[in-house]
Amino acid sequence: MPENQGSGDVPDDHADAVDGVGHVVAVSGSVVDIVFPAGRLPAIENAVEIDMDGDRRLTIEVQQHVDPTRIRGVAMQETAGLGGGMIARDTGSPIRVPAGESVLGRLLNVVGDPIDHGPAFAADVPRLPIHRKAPKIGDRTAGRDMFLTGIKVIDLLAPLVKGGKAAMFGGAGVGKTVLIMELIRSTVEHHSGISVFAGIGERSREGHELWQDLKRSGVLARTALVFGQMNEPPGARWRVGMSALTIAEYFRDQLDQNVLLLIDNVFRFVQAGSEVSGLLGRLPSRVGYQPTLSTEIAELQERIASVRNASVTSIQAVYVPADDFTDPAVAETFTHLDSSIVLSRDMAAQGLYPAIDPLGSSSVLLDPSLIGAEHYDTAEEVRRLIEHYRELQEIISLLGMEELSAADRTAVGRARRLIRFLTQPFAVTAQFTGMQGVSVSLDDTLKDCQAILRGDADAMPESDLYMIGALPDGGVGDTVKAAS
Ligand SMILES: Nc1ncnc2c1ncn2[C@@H]1O[C@H](COP(=O)(O)OP(=O)(O)OP(=O)(O)O)[C@@H](O)[C@H]1O
Repeated sequence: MPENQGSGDVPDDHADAVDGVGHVVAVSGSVVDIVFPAGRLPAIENAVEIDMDGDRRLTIEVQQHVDPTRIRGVAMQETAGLGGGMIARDTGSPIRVPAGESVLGRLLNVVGDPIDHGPAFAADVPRLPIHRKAPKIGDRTAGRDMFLTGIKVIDLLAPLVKGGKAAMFGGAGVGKTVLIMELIRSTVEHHSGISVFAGIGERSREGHELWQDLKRSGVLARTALVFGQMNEPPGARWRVGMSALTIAEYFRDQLDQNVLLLIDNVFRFVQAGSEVSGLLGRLPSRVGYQPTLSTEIAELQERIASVRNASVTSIQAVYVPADDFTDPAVAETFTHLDSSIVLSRDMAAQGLYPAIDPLGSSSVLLDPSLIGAEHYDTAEEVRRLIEHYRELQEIISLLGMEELSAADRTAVGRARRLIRFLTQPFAVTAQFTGMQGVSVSLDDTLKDCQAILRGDADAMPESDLYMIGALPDGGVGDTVKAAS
């Protein structure tokens, strides 16, 4: 028993507090104050549990030591029904989530409880704390191989790195979720390892659709899903990424498995952190964000790392508030990535899906010594031509095409054909577009882009290049013949 129990430091009504057991003294929304015996406060980031009515259990993560007997924490679940005097137990560790084979095919929440109406996890399932250190710099490996997606514009201009981090950036409604779902469809099925999906702060309906989708396509048995969606309190949205990451790390570190980690949406993690910071009364810094913005993003991103025996390839969606790419949360996320895929509202408005900006998107792999001269040169030429077209667009809108030189007119025609060729029908949108999804090999993408750059498709109507897979061989051949 603590020596100072019942002393002036501990309020009389908590005189019965024992080591590791405290009492709730204040509840304000998601923020909960709990008094413990002096000198026995749970450590920062420890999980404190409170048994509620029925079998409901509330988990509070300790954020502050307010004074020697009082902690302030953030609830991972709704605090309705929580009142002063209720007993809280320090678990002696951060939130621990189940890991290993048993979580495959399952849908979990931030604290690792199943939310798929399936059975509870057995007591012998390994559990790991969600707060862990990133692998040491010396233990990390930098991937240099391409992670092919079958999506022309990505594989050509912003190739993903096997064992690297990629993100899709975009404002509201430009196609982030559609793209990440398509990537799940195209990569999870071909990926031999394990997939972990973190649903952060997005619509829960989309999450459940994904679950059904994975089940139908037979890959659910190799996938774990962890959700803290928009209807959940900020604490859950803030920590659920860590929970998913911990599961991914277990497969990487204990089972030497390659993991594909998908996160939708990483901006919601930052936003939840900002809400928590506000609830705790911390003064905001840049544009209303929490003062700890960079460290919070780094803590999550640096843990997403590949090590010698196994890789973690991550694909993230990043919401860009008000289409402002200078937003600190967005700008900070950019710095951690190997591939950045930028979605453009302008292209989405023109129906050029996937609305990936060929000039704004980039990858560390775009280096001739890594992907070879042919791929590099084709990508550069495609970019140059589209850039030139964008420069000419102003002149065209002011003076019309007639004022352009013959060479520029040809360039405009080819750029417009390339831009259309880089659209692609997706399997996940087949239901509402009525177009079958297609996957295109990198070889075909390169060959076809080179053909368009050379002018082989000059006589083809632009619309024939829109929403197709590879160029129809006969089509270009015939066109070339017709033109000659
Ligand atoms: N590749 C695509 N092909 C056809 N239509 C698309 C495509 N991508 C997006 N769309 C259209 O744009 C809409 C919005 O896409 P999506 O929900 O992916 O956007 P988002 O960026 O995730 O939006 P939010 O930020 O609101 O979640 C889709 O419902 C669809 O109509």
